[in-house]
Amino acid sequence: MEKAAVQQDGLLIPLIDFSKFLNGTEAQKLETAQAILKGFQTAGFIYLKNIPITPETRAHVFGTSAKLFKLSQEEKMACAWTTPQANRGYSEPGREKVSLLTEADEVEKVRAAAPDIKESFEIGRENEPGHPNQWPVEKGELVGFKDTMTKFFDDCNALQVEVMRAIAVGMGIDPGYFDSYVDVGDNTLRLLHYPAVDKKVFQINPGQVRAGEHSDYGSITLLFQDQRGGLQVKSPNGQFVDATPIEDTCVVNAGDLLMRWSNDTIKSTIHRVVEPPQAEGDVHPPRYSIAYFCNPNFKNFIEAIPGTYATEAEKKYPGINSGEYLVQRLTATY
Ligand SMILES: O=C(O)CCC(=O)C(=O)O
Ligand SMILES: [Fe+2]
Repeated sequence: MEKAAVQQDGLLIPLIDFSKFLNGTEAQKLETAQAILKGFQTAGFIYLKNIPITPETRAHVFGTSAKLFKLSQEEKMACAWTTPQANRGYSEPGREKVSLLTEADEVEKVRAAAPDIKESFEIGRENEPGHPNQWPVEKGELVGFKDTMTKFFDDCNALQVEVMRAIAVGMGIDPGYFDSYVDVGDNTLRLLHYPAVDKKVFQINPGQVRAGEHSDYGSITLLFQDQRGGLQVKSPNGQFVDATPIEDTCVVNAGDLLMRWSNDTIKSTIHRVVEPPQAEGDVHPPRYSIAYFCNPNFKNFIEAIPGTYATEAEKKYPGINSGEYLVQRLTATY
């Protein structure tokens, strides 16, 4: 069987070779699909290796993301995030650069607010009526940005369709059961930048994190992290456990709507990003990650998946429209 990517405090996150689902024998396909489903049912998280997104593509997309975040604040704010319905554009860090952190009242503000130290840029499906993407002006280093990101969006979309097929195979239902629920691509590509930050910030406020604890909202999230570390997943015993980066793997986690859809047989597990301990220097270096949040088609009605309940009375939730569910959740956070 596969190795564990993470095994600590009752949390076992499997490391799964996805090429065996895509290109393996029937027996390998089934075994891989079952391992994927089991990972979602127990940890809520899996790591996939040998996915169709190449290391070269991944490096190129990370490089392009870094170029975006190097733009001036003014240029980034020209693409500002607007509404939960659109869910596209740039979100600025919760506070000013920490190099300004000299005045006592500034320090006090940090202590009081402890905002996440991160900035992000969200990209949705192209051609969604009424919700254009907030593309930055393509000049200098940013030439090709839209092309790179829309291609990556489509690559991730193709991958998530396959992961949903694996879940269906694991459940023993029609392998294409989810296809008509996930074919529109109502997903969000989120570029994340956790800027370099003075160590003092973390000393002043021991509760300071990079991204506060949360669960994701949708069906599944594909998460690409760099080698910095900091992602932590809550174990069944309530401890946060490091989900250490493994090169060229993609972390995949189930979201709240998939948990609901699966009648709570799949887990949407709480996670966060902290600053990993570091001995050298006064400054924590930056971290980059890319999350691809997948949702069932916004127009679809989501009711318990066949096989996740024996009788009507065992259905834990009423059906809900996917798009309405997501907008409700986003409205509560922004
Ligand atoms: O940056 C990361 O590694 C995780 C980000 C995350 O969990 C999120 O944006 O939902
Ligand atoms: Fe998340």
